[in-house]
Amino acid sequence: MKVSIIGSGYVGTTLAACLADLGHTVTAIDVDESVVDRINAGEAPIHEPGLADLVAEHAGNRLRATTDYAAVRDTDVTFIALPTPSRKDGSIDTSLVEMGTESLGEALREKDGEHLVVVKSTVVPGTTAERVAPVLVEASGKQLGEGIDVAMNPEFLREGHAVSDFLDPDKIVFGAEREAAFATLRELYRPLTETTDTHVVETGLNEAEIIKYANNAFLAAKISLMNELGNICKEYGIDAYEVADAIGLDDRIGSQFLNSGVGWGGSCFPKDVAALIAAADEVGYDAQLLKAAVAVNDRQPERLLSLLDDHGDVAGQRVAVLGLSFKPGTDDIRESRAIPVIQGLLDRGADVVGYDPVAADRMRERFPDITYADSAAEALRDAHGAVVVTDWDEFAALDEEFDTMARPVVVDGRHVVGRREGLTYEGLTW
Ligand SMILES: NC(=O)c1ccc[n+]([C@@H]2O[C@H](COP(=O)([O-])OP(=O)(O)OC[C@H]3O[C@@H](n4cnc5c(N)ncnc54)[C@H](O)[C@@H]3O)[C@@H](O)[C@H]2O)c1
Ligand SMILES: O=c1ccn([C@@H]2O[C@H](COP(=O)(O)OP(=O)(O)O[C@H]3O[C@H](CO)[C@@H](O)[C@H](O)[C@H]3O)[C@@H](O)[C@H]2O)c(=O)[nH]1
Repeated sequence: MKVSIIGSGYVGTTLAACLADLGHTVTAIDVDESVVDRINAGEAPIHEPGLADLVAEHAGNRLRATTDYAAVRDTDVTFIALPTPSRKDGSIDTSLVEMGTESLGEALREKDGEHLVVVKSTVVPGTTAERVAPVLVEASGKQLGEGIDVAMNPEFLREGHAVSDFLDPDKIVFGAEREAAFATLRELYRPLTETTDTHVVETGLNEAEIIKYANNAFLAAKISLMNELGNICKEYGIDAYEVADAIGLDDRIGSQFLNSGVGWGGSCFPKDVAALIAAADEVGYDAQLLKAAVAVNDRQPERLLSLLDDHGDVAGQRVAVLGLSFKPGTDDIRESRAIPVIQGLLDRGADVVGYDPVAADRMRERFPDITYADSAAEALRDAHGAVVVTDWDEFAALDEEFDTMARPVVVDGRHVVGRREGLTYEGLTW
């Protein structure tokens, strides 16, 4: 099929490269010329394992990029993969999605034949039907079900595993109102559904929208619950990881997402939980448990720092922050727990030195005045303490590097560093 994708960020580029890999002809549309140029040059505009290879393989062949919305006219399906950022009150800002839809609709005015518009962005219930569809109808001059239609297909990929998650998902969710839209989506995903045992869920637009939020809210709340249990364990001197291993054996609980520590960050969990709380508020429901999940998450960075405080004042002292990205495998620092951790150390007057294998440049934009080391060893040298914020594998291999610290104290927020003689080691929940 011929597919166009509006927005070439984490989701859009992954979708574009993977659909091209599945045999479709894909046009990526983005307002950022540098993103378009990179894709056309066969480079991935973001750091994501396996993505660069796919873009390099298909660019100039089944994959091309442009800033020109007119390109949608030569395609059968358009995905909208535009950002839906948080407003101050937590609710989502759909203005980029609406602007993109308007440009898309105007371009489709001159198209003959059927066209399906699929919302890939994460949006609260009612957005596709009540915001996207009316803008599309108005801008295109066409009626739903008569030449144009809308569908909702939420994305569940994790950063750092985007390509493998997309090509081998647990489930694919199609939300639509008319059979023709479902048929197009089935056809589009057929190369994937025929070769994997993924489940396909076919449902309504609102249901597809909330399934995405329910998924993320459940996972975020699961981590917060484990963090709450972990904090209690720590007070009793109990290792929460031993407890997690045991409860994870219960199939009803499951062993995944039980890693307690400094909490959840990233571009999705914080934004999506806040959006669901705000959406619930809007319809008169007070989402107490979700609010508590956020409160527990917000508390973890300060708990980490208070464990460091227990070993002495850090004012005027060099302190290493190991890991800056919100999780390993990505250079994304959005809502990274490293941000409140660095801020907390600066508030204490510490001389902060950060290290991350890939995310330092991005953190430099946020905190230009702290020091950035080229290696964990360099960050640890002469430090009067270190905190671990991201579970990069290389931190597990650290050993003699701790001997170079002025005061060898490590507070581990991710259960990754090994205990060793001569090192004062504190686990956040163990
Ligand atoms: N990042 C993830 O892991 C992830 C996973 C699932 C769902 N989502 C959701 O997918 C959506 C997109 O997220 P993302 O992380 O890919 O965003 P992103 O910020 O990485 O990328 C968005 C892209 O859209 C482009 N853009 C902005 N306005 C445009 C316009 N009017 N026309 C064309 N291009 C435009 C930007 O230049 C950018 O390249 C969000 O709703 C997000 O919540 C994200
Ligand atoms: O046991 C765990 C698992 C994760 N995390 C943290 O939780 C955050 C999110 O991790 P992860 O879910 O792996 O990353 P994302 O790329 O943000 O993916 C989530 O958000 C995406 C965007 O909506 C969804 O598509 C994915 O399904 C969903 O897992 C990170 O800060 C992790 O460090 C923990 O603290 N403990």
